[in-house]
Amino acid sequence: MTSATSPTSAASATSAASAAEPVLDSYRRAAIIGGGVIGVSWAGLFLARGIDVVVSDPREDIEDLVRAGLAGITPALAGLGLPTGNLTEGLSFEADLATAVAEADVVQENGPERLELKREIWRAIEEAAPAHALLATSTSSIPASAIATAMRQPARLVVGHPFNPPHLVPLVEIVPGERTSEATVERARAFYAALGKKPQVLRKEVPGFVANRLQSALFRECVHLVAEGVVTERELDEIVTSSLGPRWAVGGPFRTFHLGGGPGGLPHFIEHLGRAMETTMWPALGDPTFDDATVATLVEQANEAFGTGTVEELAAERDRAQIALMRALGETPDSGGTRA
Ligand SMILES: NC(=O)C1=CN([C@@H]2O[C@H](COP(=O)(O)OP(=O)(O)OC[C@H]3O[C@@H](n4cnc5c(N)ncnc54)[C@H](O)[C@@H]3O)[C@@H](O)[C@H]2O)C=CC1
Ligand SMILES: O=C(O)[C@@H](O)C(=O)[C@H](O)[C@@H](O)CO
Repeated sequence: MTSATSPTSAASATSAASAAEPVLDSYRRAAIIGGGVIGVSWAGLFLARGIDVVVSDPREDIEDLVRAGLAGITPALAGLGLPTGNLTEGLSFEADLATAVAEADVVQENGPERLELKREIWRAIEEAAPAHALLATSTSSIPASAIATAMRQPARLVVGHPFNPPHLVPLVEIVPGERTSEATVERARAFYAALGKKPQVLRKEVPGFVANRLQSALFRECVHLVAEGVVTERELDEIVTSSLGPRWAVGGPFRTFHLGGGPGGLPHFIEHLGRAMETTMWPALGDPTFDDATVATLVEQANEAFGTGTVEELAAERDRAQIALMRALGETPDSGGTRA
């Protein structure tokens, strides 16, 4: 299925694509280490951008899993205006990590979120990857400084943390480790931007980076409110998608509260509402744990709320809505990044 694009959006897609070409010309082959949820999504985006992909993963059924996953996201890639005919022509599989990275121009690692395993994987990648290859980890929270302790050249490793699914959600948090070189950071920024992503380079390395820390803070209160019986999961999700979701899709928390302060802007907001937030709301926030009772409640309500469809069906529904929103905001590659 290919998406219908208007002449103007096709023209802007061409202009955006041509701007990306010089950068992506240096990336003919990517090694995807770990072909799970994130690895498949990165693989689909890389392939749709004309980069050959070799997937390395010890699972015996990885080829079937990855090919099925790519088939599932092909409509979303087409919906973004990306070419998907013969998408898997440049796809290959190589269980041996050293062989997989030997001719890679970029290595995107998506292995399990376990520090010792990532250290082991990166020691092996560094030994076998070409000296020019861009080396990035998708880790959700582990600082590159912690992973690179076993590397001979820690200057080469950078966090390129995507938001699930990477083929759709624009953000990539680029988080340099203490010894990551500025050249590596700039190469990563240019690479992800050329893919049509929205890279943000963090100024300081903190565990969990920024987006996940924000998401974790909000999710902790979500868990608290459901565990306390204030709302169900379905009700909480509807509250978020009919308030914070659409609001923060067009303006972040600070812009939102600056406008909430009216003519007085953020200074007025802080005096008028911020201090009350500090003295009454913040101390009242929950401190839940994933104890057995809480987990049982969360799982039971997730089954009630989301159990009717398969994960694949729910993901396809998510992708369709996400693309419609991104297109409305001028965030799709074929809109040429027209967002203000
Ligand atoms: N799932 C999510 O929402 C997001 C996850 N991430 C990060 O991406 C990374 C991957 O996460 P997921 O794709 O969700 O995990 P996943 O569990 O879906 O996939 C991990 C894959 O790594 C493979 N693997 C295990 N040992 C390996 C090895 N030695 N070499 C190569 N592959 C190996 C597994 O077979 C599996 O296919 C993690 O670091 C995670 O924190 C980042 C953003 C979002
Ligand atoms: O939410 C996302 O897609 C990412 O920010 C993640 O890293 C994962 O969801 C998970 O690790 C949240 O901590």
